Amino acid sequence: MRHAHAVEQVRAAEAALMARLPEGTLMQRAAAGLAAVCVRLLPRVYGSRVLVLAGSGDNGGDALYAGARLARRGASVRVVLLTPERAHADGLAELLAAGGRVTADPAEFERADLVLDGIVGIGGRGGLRPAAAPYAGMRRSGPVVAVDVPSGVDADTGEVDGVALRADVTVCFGTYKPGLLIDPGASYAGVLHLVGIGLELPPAPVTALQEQDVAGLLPRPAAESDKYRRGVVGVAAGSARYPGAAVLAVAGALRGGAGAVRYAGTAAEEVVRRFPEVLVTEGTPGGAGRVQAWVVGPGGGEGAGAALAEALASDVPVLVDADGLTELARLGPDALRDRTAPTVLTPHAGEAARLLAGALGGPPPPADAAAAARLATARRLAAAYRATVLLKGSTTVVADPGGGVRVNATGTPWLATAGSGDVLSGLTGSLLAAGLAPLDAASVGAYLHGMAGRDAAERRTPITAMEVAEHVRF
Ligand SMILES: NC(=O)C1=CN([C@@H]2O[C@H](COP(=O)(O)OP(=O)(O)OC[C@H]3O[C@@H](n4cnc5c(N)ncnc54)[C@H](OP(=O)(O)O)[C@@H]3O)[C@@H](O)[C@H]2O)[C@@H](O)CC1
Ligand SMILES: Nc1ncnc2c1ncn2[C@@H]1O[C@H](COP(=O)(O)OP(=O)(O)O)[C@@H](O)[C@H]1O
Ligand SMILES: [K+]
Repeated sequence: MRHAHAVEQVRAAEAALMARLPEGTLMQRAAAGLAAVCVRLLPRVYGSRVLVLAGSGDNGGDALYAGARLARRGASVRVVLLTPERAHADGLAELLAAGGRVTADPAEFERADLVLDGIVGIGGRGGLRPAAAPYAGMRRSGPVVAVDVPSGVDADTGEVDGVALRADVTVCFGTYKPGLLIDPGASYAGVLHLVGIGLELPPAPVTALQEQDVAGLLPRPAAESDKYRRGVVGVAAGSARYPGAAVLAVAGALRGGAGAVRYAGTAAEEVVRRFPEVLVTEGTPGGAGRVQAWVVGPGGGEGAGAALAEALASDVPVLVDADGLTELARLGPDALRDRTAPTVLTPHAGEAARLLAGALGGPPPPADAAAAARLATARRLAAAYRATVLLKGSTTVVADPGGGVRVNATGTPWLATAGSGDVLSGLTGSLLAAGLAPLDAASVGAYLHGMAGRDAAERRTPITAMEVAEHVRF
């Protein structure tokens, strides 16, 4: 599991640790870890050109001390001081003593074999300031290493106000920061290296499942399993206009580990022709028989409202997607008030904007704004609807009404293809039916879906939604 802590938590842990250690210890630990990563990135340190971009805070201090370490190993180190009159004095003195030189020549950015971005870290506020902003637009071929956070990325949210430096590698200290795991910030961070500095941290508010975490959560049949004990997932999707959405949601549901899939809706014939193993009825969820979770809404068209109402009236977990979300946005959070079992909502940014408007009144905010502030959007929706919210996109953010957040980055932009969301909702519903808790089902679903997209894209691009379903594997 990757754990990401809020800046406030990092500051508190830092203060507690610093009180017990000689001054400067933490910064030296950070600088040593940072320099070690740079050494691995350079073909050879001796004779290489390194440019340090140093802001006026401790982030600049880390970069200056790391620069000094590289200079002592024979690198030619230049430093641009973004605020010369307020540079980190001790760090600068150490770099100069090691042979580093101050420069004001922006052309060094391109010339250097490696650039260290120490402009601003967790102390950043607002967009990059004018002295720093031009570096965000400059291109170079060698690596840019961000110190703790790419400058310009909000460490807590991943939001970028204006421009940010694009890093190939980010070396972060003590813990991951949410902004390194969530787009747009994550896309500026490159490969992440975590350097331990001894912080004692509380439970992380934001986590990201890794392969072994997912393996531990996947529902696998045991010796005593039968199809009912493995869970039955109900899919109420598709319509005369969009029968394909039913087929795709069922394809996802068949791959999520439930023992059986029931389908209820007007596309019953199409579904059973493609998947003879599915139990189908042309009716609505209310008359479809017992299931352990419902998936409602993909391609639901005009029928989505009735299917949604019947599924929500059940006492099992319900996943609402697509046309079901449009209907829910119209009804607002009151529609979920009497539910006794969990509800999972899987909006893309546009649907999220409509759901927000449904909860808070007023016109929907632009979908772009909902995507740019994805952590805040997912959290607000989870709180307003008291549901687990899986916000789709380049990083998927899953927010629980209890406050927990999981992020997932296993996807590929090739997943932005019609119908791939239908596969995800079927897959995640199947995990719910198999007994996973909503936060686990949604984050494991996003993980598997993303991996399936990548695997499919490795074989052939572009990929289709059905290929995504076919590539899901435990
Ligand atoms: N916490 C830990 O455990 C450890 C933390 N460590 C390190 O300390 C870093 C945090 O250092 P920090 O607190 O000094 O803040 P930092 O990120 O340097 O920024 C403040 C400076 O930036 C400026 N500035 C602000 N916004 C800006 C903008 N948009 N664009 C441009 N400039 C902007 C701001 O200026 P001011 O507002 O004062 O005018 C101020 O001078 C952390 O990321 C890690 O690297 C490690 O050494 C070891 C353990
Ligand atoms: N740029 C991207 N990078 C990674 N995954 C993406 C990207 N864009 C979309 N996706 C994923 O593709 C799927 C698209 O779902 P959705 O928007 O509901 O499509 P549809 O409604 O056509 O099925 C989601 O799982 C989403 O997270
Ligand atoms: K930085």
